[in-house]
Amino acid sequence: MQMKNEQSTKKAKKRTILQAEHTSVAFGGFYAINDFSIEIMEGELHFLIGPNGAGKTTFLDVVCGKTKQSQGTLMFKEKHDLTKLKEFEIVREGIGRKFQAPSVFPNLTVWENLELSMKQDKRLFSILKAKSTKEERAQITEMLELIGLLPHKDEMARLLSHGQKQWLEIGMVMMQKPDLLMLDEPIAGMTEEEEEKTGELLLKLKEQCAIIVVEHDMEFVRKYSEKVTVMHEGQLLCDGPMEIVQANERVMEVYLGRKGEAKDVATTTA
Ligand SMILES: Nc1ncnc2c1ncn2[C@@H]1O[C@H](COP(=O)(O)OP(=O)(O)OP(=O)(O)O)[C@@H](O)[C@H]1O
Repeated sequence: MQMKNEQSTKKAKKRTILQAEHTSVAFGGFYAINDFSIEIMEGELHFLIGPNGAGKTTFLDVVCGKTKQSQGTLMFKEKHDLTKLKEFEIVREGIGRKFQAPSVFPNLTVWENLELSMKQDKRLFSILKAKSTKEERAQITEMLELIGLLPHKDEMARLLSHGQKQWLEIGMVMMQKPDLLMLDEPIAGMTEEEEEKTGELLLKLKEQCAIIVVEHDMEFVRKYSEKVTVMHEGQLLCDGPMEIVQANERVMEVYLGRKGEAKDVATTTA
C-alpha cells in the first residue's frame, strides 16, 4: 500500500524539462544575455516576453545550440548538458523549434510535408519512394486532426492560408515527438480567428510536451499563459503567473517607458 502511494507521488511530480542557470551570451564585449536563469517544467506552456532586444531570441538560439553561451549551466530533462551537444544532437534529444516565418515545402501536399518530417532520410526521392507503414500513417492522421488540417491533407502546402501553414509547420516539428517545443511569435500575421485556434492548439500540445513561446501580443499571453518570464536587457526581470507579472512595477516601467509597447501592457493591466 505504501509502495503504491510512493508510486503515485512519483507520478504526480513533474520533471524539469529545461533549466538554465546564470546564462550569459556575449557578442564581442556586448552581453545580449547577462546572468539569466529560467526553469521550464513538464507540461508547461511558458511565455517568454520582453521589449525588443531583451534577449529572447538569443536565448532560444542558445537552447537549440545555434549560439554558444559564454557562461552558465543549461540542462535538458535533468540529464543532458546542452552546452556539450551539437545542434543536430539537441534536436535528437527532443528539442523542436519553429521560427517565425513558416517554412513548409510549398509543392508537396500537407500529408507529404508531415510524412517528410517524420523520416530520418530527408531526401525527397527516398520519401516519395518509401511507403509509410500503417502505424506512421495513423500518426500522420492523428497529427492532422490535432492541427485541424485533416480536410486539407491532399492540398499543396502553398495553397494554405498563413495560419494553416503555421499549424502545418508546428505539426511537422511535433512529428519528431519533442519534449520541448520552442515557438517564436507563432501568431504574427494571423487573423483573430487563427489566433484563437493557435491558442487552443497550444493548450492541446502542452499535454504532449513543454512549450516555450516568445510573444509580443500581450492579449494572447494573458489569455493562454500559465507561466510568464519577462526578460529585459538580457536579464530576468520577473516571472510567475500573468497576474503577478502584470502587477509588477518594474515590468510596468520597462514597458511604459517604451513607446508603442505601453499600449500592450495597458490592455492587460486595465
Ligand atoms: N549575432 C549577434 N551579434 C551581435 N549582437 C547581436 C547578435 N544577435 C543579437 N544581438 C543583439 O543582442 C540583443 C538581443 O537580441 P534578441 O534578438 O535576442 O532580442 P529579442 O528579445 O529577441 O528582441 P525582439 O523581440 O526584437 O526579437 C540585441 O541588442 C541584438 O541586437
